[in-house]
Amino acid sequence: MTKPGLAPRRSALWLLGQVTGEGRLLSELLPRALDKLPPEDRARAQRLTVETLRWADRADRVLKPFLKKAPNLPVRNALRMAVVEMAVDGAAAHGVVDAAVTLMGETKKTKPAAGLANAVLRKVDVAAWDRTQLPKLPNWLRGPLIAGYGRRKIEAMEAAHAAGAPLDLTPKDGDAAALGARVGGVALPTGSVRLDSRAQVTALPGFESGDWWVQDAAAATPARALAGGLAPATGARVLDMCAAPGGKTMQLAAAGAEVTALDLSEHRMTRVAENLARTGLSAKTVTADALEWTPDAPFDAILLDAPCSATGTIRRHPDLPHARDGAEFAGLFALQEAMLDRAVDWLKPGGLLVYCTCSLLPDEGEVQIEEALTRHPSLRLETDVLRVPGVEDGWLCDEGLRLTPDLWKDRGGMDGFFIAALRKDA
Ligand SMILES: C[S@@+](CC[C@H](N)C(=O)[O-])C[C@H]1O[C@@H](n2cnc3c(N)ncnc32)[C@H](O)[C@@H]1O
Repeated sequence: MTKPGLAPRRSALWLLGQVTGEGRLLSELLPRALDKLPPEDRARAQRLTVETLRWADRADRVLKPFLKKAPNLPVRNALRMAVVEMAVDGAAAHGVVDAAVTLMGETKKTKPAAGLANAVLRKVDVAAWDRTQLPKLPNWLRGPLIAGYGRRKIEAMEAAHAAGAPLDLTPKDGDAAALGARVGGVALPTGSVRLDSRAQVTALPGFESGDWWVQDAAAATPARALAGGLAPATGARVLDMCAAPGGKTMQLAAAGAEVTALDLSEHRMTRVAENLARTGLSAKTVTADALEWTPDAPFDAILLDAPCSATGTIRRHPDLPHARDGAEFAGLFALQEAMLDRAVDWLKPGGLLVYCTCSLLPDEGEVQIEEALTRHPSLRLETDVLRVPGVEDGWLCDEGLRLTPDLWKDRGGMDGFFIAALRKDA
């Protein structure tokens, strides 16, 4: 029989190897990678993986004085995980060390270092954890972000990444106060409801009946702005150009728009269909490449939530900086540009375009809009559309709305997003 607690740690180590060694994202790996584990172990494996990735940089610093040379990646991951278990979870050292050494004995790459791990983990100064600096972003991302925002702002974002993310819900009927009271959450100024991240989503009242959906407060802002800018949204023909898994489609449909939800990914489009079915909302769904598809008629409004680096979501996806290296940036910038050009073509004269990305990189936000305005003289910025309730003036920039994870620090932060509203000449 295997020792208790070994199975989730084994799975977590495998996941850590996939992310840090193979560049795979947890969103691709989960939940399939853990489906052989019972639910409790699955949750533990996932939490261990996520927290080890979030704190890896700090764990490395705590370990460094005890290591003569950098160990190979599988060994480093095992050591990191053990340190995080002791320092973050407060787990007893003997159990953690025992488990780490047993697991390291199981694979060729880690077995030779099992003795070293035993010695290091027994000596490591867990009390140094709190005195060690917060995890920094990797240089490939930190560099361009410091160039865009300055060092102090990036340090504030890194602190927000370390703090993690709460759970936000969007109420279908728009009544955040009522939903907050029902689920035991807090109504946010922008109309979302915030709960502790440990809340179990499917057990919350109103899940089965589809009275709300999970959506970060920042991610809920673009569709809220678009619906407000339509006035009235009822019956307006709206294209959600990159729709899956459908958070913004549901917002637009709930506002009364006639929504066409388009996305390239067949797999992700099934999530849109499931979400619409659960919430009882309707939209026309189209699985197609936005660069090849042609609509029957132009739209009153288009929401373009373009594929991007997703660097605004690191606080909830700490695997991202470990799995990526920035090599994909140039391709994403080009795709965003091509999609913006398509969207402008498909808009009626006088139509409204809301462009957004969950990215912190100005190249995927402010710069895209500056360049789109140069390429399309028919477009005008319509900043007033972005002044939805709860949005603070300080968040507005020349090209739109710049949201960063360090905002709302005392409320638990928000995802990083860029949002712009553009009107096509009538
Ligand atoms: C940021 S996500 C969209 C999130 C979604 N708007 C929501 O709020 O739930 C970007 C989406 O773009 C889709 N995508 C990527 N390339 C595409 C293309 N060429 N045409 C259409 N959709 C594409 C991806 O499949 C992904 O679902």
